Order: sequence, then C-alpha cells, then structure tokens
Amino acid sequence: MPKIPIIYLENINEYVLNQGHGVKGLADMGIKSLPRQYIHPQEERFNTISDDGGEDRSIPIIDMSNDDDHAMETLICNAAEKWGFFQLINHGVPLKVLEDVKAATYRFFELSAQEKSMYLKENSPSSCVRYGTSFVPEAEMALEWKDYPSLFFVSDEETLSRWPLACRAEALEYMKSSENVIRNLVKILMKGLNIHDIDEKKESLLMGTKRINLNYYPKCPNPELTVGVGRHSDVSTLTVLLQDDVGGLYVRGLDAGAESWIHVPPIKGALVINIGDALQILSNGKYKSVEHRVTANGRNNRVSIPIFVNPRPNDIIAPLQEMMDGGEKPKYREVLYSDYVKYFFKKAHDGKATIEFAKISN
Ligand SMILES: COc1cc(/C=C/C(=O)SCCNC(=O)CCNC(=O)[C@H](O)C(C)(C)COP(=O)(O)OP(=O)(O)OC[C@H]2O[C@@H](n3cnc4c(N)ncnc43)[C@H](O)[C@@H]2OP(=O)(O)O)ccc1O
Ligand SMILES: O=C(O)CCC(=O)C(=O)O
Ligand SMILES: [Fe+2]
Repeated sequence: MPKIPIIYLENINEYVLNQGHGVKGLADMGIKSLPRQYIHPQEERFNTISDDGGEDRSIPIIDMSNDDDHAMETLICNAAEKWGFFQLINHGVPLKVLEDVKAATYRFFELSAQEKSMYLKENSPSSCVRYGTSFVPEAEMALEWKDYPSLFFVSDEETLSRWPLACRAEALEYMKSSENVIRNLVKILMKGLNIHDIDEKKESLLMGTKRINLNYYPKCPNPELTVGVGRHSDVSTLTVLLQDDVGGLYVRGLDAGAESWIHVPPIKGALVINIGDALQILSNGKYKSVEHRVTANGRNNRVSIPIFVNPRPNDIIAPLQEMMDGGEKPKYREVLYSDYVKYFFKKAHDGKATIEFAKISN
C-alpha cells in the first residue's frame, strides 16, 4: 500500500504552487477526488454529448511533401482563414526529435518538487525559465489541471547555462529542427496576404522570439469536473504544437456550428499549427486565432509541447501596411507587444477576450 502524505486540502496552494509539487504531486499522492480549488463552473466543463461536433468534422491535415507547392500553399492559407488550426504531416522534423522532447518532458517532471521548485518565478536563476502550474493561479476562480516549465529562447549560451538540464538539449533540438517549417509557414502565410518580400524587420516582427512550454497533464481523479487548459487563444504569431497519443485538445468550430468543439486527433509524427492573436492582428483579421481548450483525462497522463513563435517584446503590432493599401480599414490599433502579453498574463483564461485589448471599436 503506497504511503499517502496527509495534507490539509486548504493548504493546497502552499503544496502545489509554493512548494513546487504541482498537480502532479496531488496525482502521485493517489487522491481519489478532485480538490474543490479545481472544480470549474458547469458551463466551462466538458460535456462530450453537446460539445463534440462529431467525428466527421476535422481540422485540415496537410501533407508538406505534396509535390504541388501551389496546392499545398493554398491549403495552408485557407486553413489559416477558415479554421485557424491545421495538422502538418511530412514536415521534415525527424520523429526522433519529437519522441526525445516528449521523453525529456517526462524526465523534467520526474525531478523532485525541491528540484523543480528551483525554477519557480521567485527562485529561477533566469527570467527566461519559469516553472508553473495552472495559468495565472492568483487570478483564477478555479485552477487548471496542468503543470509546465516555460522556456524562453534568448541565445544558445543562455539556454545551455540556464534551461533545466533534464530537458535542455531535447527542447533546444526540437526548437532548432522546427526552424525550417516555421520559416516556410511564415513565408506561405505572407504570400497569402500578397506579401512576397520578408525583410529583416518583418521577419523579426513575425518570428523574432520563441518560447517553448513543456505541458504535463497528470491523470485526474474527476476529469469531468475540471479542465486541463481553459478556453483561450494564443497570443503568439503562430504556435507549433506536438501532442502525444492521448488526445484531449479541442478547437472551436468557426463554421455554422460555432458553438461546437472539434477534437484534434493525435497523429503520430504530426505537428498541430495554430494562428495566434499577433497574426490575427497583423493580417487585419484575415487569419484567425481560434479558441481552444484541453480536457483533463481520467486514465492517462498527457504531455504536449507548444513552441510559441512571437514578435519581440518591443515590437509594435498593428495591421500590416500592405493590408491597408487596398483601402481596407484597420480593425486593430497599434499595441506594444509586451503590453499585449502582459495583459494576457494578468487574467484567467477567458476565451477570445484578450484581442479586445487591441480592437478598434466602431
Ligand atoms: C495556455 O496556457 C499557457 C500559455 C502560456 C503562453 C502562451 C503564449 O502564447 S506565450 C507567448 C508569449 N510571448 C512571449 O513570450 C513573447 C516575448 N516575451 C515578452 O513579451 C515578455 O517577455 C513578457 C512575456 C511580456 C514578459 O515581460 P517582462 O517585461 O519580462 O515582465 P514579467 O514581469 O516577467 O512578466 C509580466 C507578467 O506576465 C507574467 N508572465 C510572464 N511570462 C509568463 C509565463 N511564461 N507564464 C506565465 N506568466 C508569465 C508574469 O507573471 C508577470 O505578471 P506579474 O503579475 O508577475 O507582474 C503560458 C502558460 C500557460 O499556462
Ligand atoms: O495541450 C494542448 O494540446 C494545447 C496546449 C495549449 O493550448 C497551450 O499551451 O497554449
Ligand atoms: Fe494554446
């Protein structure tokens, strides 16, 4: 019989957040029911009967080895406009790199709470490395069933000296191996806006910084009462997401059934791509940053690894001049990107509300 440490549930914040045990600590303890701090209101819980639009609806799956470049580019731009999400297969990132970064995620989470707590915001040796749980615990009415280290890429030197040893090499390799596909996607998406020349300034605006999160969703005692990640859109330009074979990511349908949620089925070796708020703003709303969420799972642990491709903190984001040249009116005002991200990080997940920060009201 495993020894179960007794903690007073009122002290969960201390145990999970401050001591660095995370929700994994609760799951490892073998708790049989969900602490009240994780119970979400009925309307945010996942109801498989009414929420899943059915197995016949799927986000596009795009084969990057398609010989017909024009057809492939059209599929990508259409997916960015109509779905905001798509899966890429044959993208050129080796399967081994993907498997290695998933294994490294597990390795990080096998560290003791004391070792992981070295990377909590208060203790971290670098502002580029932050280990956390939920999203913004101090602003949330109900916590999310997820732990993660978030690693901001500044330089090889910073990475090699500051990122946690348990996952550093694999996370960096995944980021570097994805560089080609990211660059290619950015080029294709700009072509779809009739922008054919990506100079240094534009490249920096579109993909000047990268952040990688190693998300860990432990097996949950009452998955029906909580969420892995609540409804949100990413604040990135675009996000490249690796998920394992467990499943649980759902995307808001933009078509007639806007109330419906579409499951993103795991495909071995595939990368899930989604448009973030920054690109919705830069494209003046042509490309869509779509709401998504993740369920908790009662049977399995799950990992997912997003690379957030972003502008630089000091960049001003606003609809690109090329979007306005035909007389289109800007739908978004000029915003300092770090202000936008700080606004995102100040509140709990709230669907598509962040973009209101930049919207021009008519
Ligand atoms: C879905 O669940 C998530 C998602 C995420 C991340 C999602 C993304 O889309 S990440 C893309 C974010 N963009 C960038 O990283 C771009 C470049 N970086 C910046 O613009 C800046 O570094 C900054 C992120 C704005 C931080 O600015 P800085 O001037 O250094 O100020 P800080 O004091 O460090 O932070 C401001 C404020 O934000 C909070 N915060 C910062 N980074 C994170 C983080 N990685 N995770 C959580 N919260 C963060 C920070 O706590 C500050 O708030 P205070 O109240 O302490 O002032 C991530 C996690 C998920 O669960
Ligand atoms: O775990 C997933 O599948 C998605 C996670 C996510 O949406 C995020 O980290 O922004
Ligand atoms: Fe996300």
